[in-house]
Amino acid sequence: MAIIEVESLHKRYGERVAVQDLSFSVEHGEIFGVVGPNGAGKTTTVECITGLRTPDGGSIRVVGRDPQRDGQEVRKRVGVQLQESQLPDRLKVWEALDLYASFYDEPADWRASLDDWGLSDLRNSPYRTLSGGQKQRLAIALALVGNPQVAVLDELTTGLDPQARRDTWRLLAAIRDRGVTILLVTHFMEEAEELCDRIAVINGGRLVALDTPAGLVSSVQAEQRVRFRPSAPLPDRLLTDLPEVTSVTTAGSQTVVTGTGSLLQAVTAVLARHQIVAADLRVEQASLDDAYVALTGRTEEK
Ligand SMILES: Nc1ncnc2c1ncn2[C@@H]1O[C@H](COP(=O)(O)OP(=O)(O)OP(=O)(O)O)[C@@H](O)[C@H]1O
Repeated sequence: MAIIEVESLHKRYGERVAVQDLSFSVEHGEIFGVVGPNGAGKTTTVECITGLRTPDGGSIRVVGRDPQRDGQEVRKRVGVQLQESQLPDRLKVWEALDLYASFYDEPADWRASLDDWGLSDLRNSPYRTLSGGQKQRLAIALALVGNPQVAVLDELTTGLDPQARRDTWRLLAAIRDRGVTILLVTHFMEEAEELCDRIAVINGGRLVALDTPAGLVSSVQAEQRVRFRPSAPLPDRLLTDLPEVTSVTTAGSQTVVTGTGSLLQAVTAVLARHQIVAADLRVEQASLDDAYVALTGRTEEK
């Protein structure tokens, strides 16, 4: 069942078209990723979904309601963590959580979320004294304190160190397992690949692809690479004759074979036939990064 439905969304700022004819739906209980280069229209889209911006055209339904007409109902069911959340400087961490919890009919126990998000030791710290990563964690905790059906998280882990980012992934997967639908905007392909059930790729305000991470990867004709150091000289021809192989290069003692299909099996079968041992054998498959670059023409952060 779709919990978010976006149909033919259009949004412009003056002359600048931010989103054009964008349609997708998010199923109940999935982590749905939105990726795309800077300025692609991701934030505009999630702001329209959460009722913070008024679309110029198209229709949006969130938990069956129109975020413009039924804003209050939507806000009760949707937790939002947007880029650059700001809170009053002197507000303490526990006060922020207590305040946000008071907006909802059935909030989560914010004391437990202090633990979940590693904020227990900071409960009495004023907002202004928090580091970027700590502010980020508080923003996520605030987005979830209302026990929402849907959580909208925009650039969730930007500014977090690698360990905190992985901790956040684990918590998000646990939140999804509790039945919360998550709409996640991210620039990190590793994060999208690890967490998302499906991913929408947006470029220039339009949807350019929508699939599972594996589906996106297999949709691009990316080549595989097999690298190894052969134990004896290996004439290129033995490999270039294989239908799976597109090129063979040698750099120092290392041979790099690129190709498609069952490349690894084909190469290792030839090596075995000639009693050559492949040391330091590595296979590089196409990744979500490759798919993203093919779909948008850009590279992203790692
Ligand atoms: N308030 C605004 N006024 C004018 N133009 C805006 C405004 N907000 C966004 N834009 C423009 O709309 C387009 C889409 O911006 P948006 O912030 O939705 O992109 P994004 O994909 O979220 O980018 P990023 O990855 O940098 O956050 C951009 O060209 C941006 O410059």
